[in-house]
Amino acid sequence: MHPILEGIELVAFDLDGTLIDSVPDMAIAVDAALTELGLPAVGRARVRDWVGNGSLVLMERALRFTAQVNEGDPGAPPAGPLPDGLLERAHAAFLAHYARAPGAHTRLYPGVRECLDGLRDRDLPLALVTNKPEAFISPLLDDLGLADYFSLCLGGDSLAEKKPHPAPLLHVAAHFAVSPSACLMVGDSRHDIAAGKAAGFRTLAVPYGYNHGEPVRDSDPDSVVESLAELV
Ligand SMILES: O=C(O)COP(=O)(O)O
Ligand SMILES: [Mg+2]
Repeated sequence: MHPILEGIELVAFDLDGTLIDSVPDMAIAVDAALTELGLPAVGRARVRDWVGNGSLVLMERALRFTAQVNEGDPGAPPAGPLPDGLLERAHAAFLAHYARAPGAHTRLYPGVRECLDGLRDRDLPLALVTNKPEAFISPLLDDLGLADYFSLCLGGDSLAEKKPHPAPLLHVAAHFAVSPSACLMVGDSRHDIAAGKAAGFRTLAVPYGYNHGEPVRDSDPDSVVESLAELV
């Protein structure tokens, strides 16, 4: 057992970039939404750096990027409001495209199932706290065979606040009546580590996911593992 689990009574996992490599399907949906609006596609590598604050912010980043491309000045700061209604239309288009097949090209990272099995064998309650819209959680967990592991799942729109706000993590701790100091947050991005610290959780990072192109170690998690299998 990894030393970070000492005294831990509840583990909360991030989803995108931690348990599942979901950017291939998100990028397909982003590009389909942009194309529908007559805008240029952006591709998987860029989408990878924009994931982390939920689908609305993802589409806002994509729109601001394409606006810069259209103006022919990729170095220009993303200034000013977007045209009226554009973000709402782009977001609705993204949700519709993503809903068609959110798990088609999405895969579990190595070590995830061993980790979840090992924690379940120890009778640790497991929760999922993602910034992804809640509607996509069940279809993805079903597709990937993860549906039975989590006693509570929260999406980015489940509560009034999302990560890096501590509210979703505090909600999970309260739901299971576990003190935050006996909870562990596992994630791939600075938003997970910031939320975990603000909630008083212990924090564990994985370095292989999405963190806006920055090393997640910069957020000073309590520990880092290359594979979640190391936890158990
Ligand atoms: O969808 C996102 O923006 C991020 O999702 P995550 O919180 O599961 O990493
Ligand atoms: Mg993540």
